[in-house]
Amino acid sequence: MVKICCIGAGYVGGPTMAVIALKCPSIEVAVVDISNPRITAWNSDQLPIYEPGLDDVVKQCRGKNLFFSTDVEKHVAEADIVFVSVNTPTKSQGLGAGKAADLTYWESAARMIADVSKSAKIVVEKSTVPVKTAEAIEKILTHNSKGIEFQILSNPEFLAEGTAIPDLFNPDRVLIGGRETPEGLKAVQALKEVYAHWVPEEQIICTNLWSAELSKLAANAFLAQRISSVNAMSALCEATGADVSHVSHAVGKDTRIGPKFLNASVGFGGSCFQKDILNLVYICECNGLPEVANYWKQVIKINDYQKSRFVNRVVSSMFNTVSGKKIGILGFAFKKDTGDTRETPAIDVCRGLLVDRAQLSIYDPQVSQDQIQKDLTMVKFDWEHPVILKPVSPTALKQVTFVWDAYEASKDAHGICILTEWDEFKTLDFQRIYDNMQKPAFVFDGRNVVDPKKLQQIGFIVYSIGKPLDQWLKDMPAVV
Ligand SMILES: NC(=O)c1ccc[n+]([C@@H]2O[C@H](COP(=O)([O-])OP(=O)(O)OC[C@H]3O[C@@H](n4cnc5c(N)ncnc54)[C@H](O)[C@@H]3O)[C@@H](O)[C@H]2O)c1
Ligand SMILES: O=c1ccn([C@@H]2O[C@H](COP(=O)(O)OP(=O)(O)O[C@H]3O[C@H](CO)[C@@H](O)[C@H](O)[C@H]3O)[C@@H](O)[C@H]2O)c(=O)[nH]1
Repeated sequence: MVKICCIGAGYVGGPTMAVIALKCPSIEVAVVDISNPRITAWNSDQLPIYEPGLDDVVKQCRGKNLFFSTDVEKHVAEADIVFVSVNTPTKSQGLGAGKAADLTYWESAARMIADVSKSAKIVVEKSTVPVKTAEAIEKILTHNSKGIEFQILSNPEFLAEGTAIPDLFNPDRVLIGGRETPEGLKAVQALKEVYAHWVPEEQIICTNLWSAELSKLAANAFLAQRISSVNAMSALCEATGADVSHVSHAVGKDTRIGPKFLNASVGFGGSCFQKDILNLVYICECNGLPEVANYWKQVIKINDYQKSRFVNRVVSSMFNTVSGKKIGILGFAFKKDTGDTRETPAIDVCRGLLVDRAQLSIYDPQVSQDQIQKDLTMVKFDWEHPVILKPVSPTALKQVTFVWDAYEASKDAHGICILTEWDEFKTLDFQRIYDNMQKPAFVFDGRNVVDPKKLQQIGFIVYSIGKPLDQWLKDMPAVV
């Protein structure tokens, strides 16, 4: 029986391995992690991540051919194929701080693989890494290998959170990069056979290591660039009276452009886009390509601009002050159907409002109070971040309450901000919300989930990203 071990039981390692186990009953899959609480949760009824459909998949194979364990060394030693799916955050200190990928976790995993291995292994980069990381990993493995043969493959993951299970069941493509030597090609074939259990052969792309590594960074940069492009247009739409959803629709009808990923928003979040683009920027700089680096940097600058612009709209439309005013925050996760808050635009928007001394009442169906408190006060390396979006002091948390209901969050509030597109926000009883709010009552829709006309009829003053401005907002221009 082929044995797979995956180091890192996170958002990628957990779901990816669960799907491999489900689709390949003849393969034994062990997912290992140094975090005890994470592994305990994977072995319980309360999985450590919220992902639609994941419970079902895990229940079908856990204990049969899918195992979660903290015994990292044992499972690595026994495996034929070792996936490395550890976190690769942005470096916060030292050379490349604020841009380069921090490969500390990766390097320690590679050294451990070299230490405990007694048989030949295929080592698969699942984490998103800078181009040429495989070369560094190869060096660590071969210098410490005691003659054991390792083949390194790059197999970046393209799943999106919230749709991880359908994405894994039905991927647009699986990408495998390897050395173009007979041993390298054999390893590529072995991994291809795993995916071929359920992915059509023509969707499995095999290439060299560097192309696979760079394709992952390129794909995320292209996706984020689309959002920054449509968000840049949203500002122009507001200035001219155009409607960004009509513009997106018209633009997306061009088959060369396509309709997906053109939704204007308060900004993109998530653990990947900003981190991977900063990493790309750093790689360009290191390769003497400042013009290319600056081109991609602009994608992040527009994202920061979009978040600042949103905060400024809220404050300026409420007579230029939100001091002491209750504002309901609907949604904190970086997108719907996940409890993940990494780089969520809600962090920056809430921080901006707290600096202006607002009283926030936050509701998200999947994010805990604990997590939100951590996010708002966390000091992170700030990459040329606008001053208003910097971390708040722990005392500012006194201005924040956490509630388990959108109606509670908006009760007695002067305004509400919709920051995540949870489906339940589309069907709220806005008449009831309006009746319980201070007047004038404002809705700031950062995700274009509400119908502005219907809400205006109720009596709300509505701001929707990239939509023709309410007369009230036209009279209260926001400065960025
Ligand atoms: N989150 C996504 O949607 C997504 C999608 C595609 C690719 N990626 C990439 O995949 C990688 C993992 O992302 P994630 O979101 O799953 O991260 P995560 O933080 O959720 O999980 C990483 C896990 O690795 C564990 N870990 C770290 N060092 C370890 C070690 N030496 N031994 C054992 N366990 C160790 C951590 O405890 C953690 O549980 C990143 O490089 C990310 O860029 C993420
Ligand atoms: O039209 C759009 C689409 C997305 N977003 C926002 O963009 C962010 C990222 O969304 P999404 O890409 O759906 O989720 P992620 O889980 O971050 O997935 C991205 O990052 C992963 C990690 O690298 C990749 O594997 C995926 O392919 C890539 O889509 C979220 O805040 C979304 O709200 C928009 O504002 N407008």
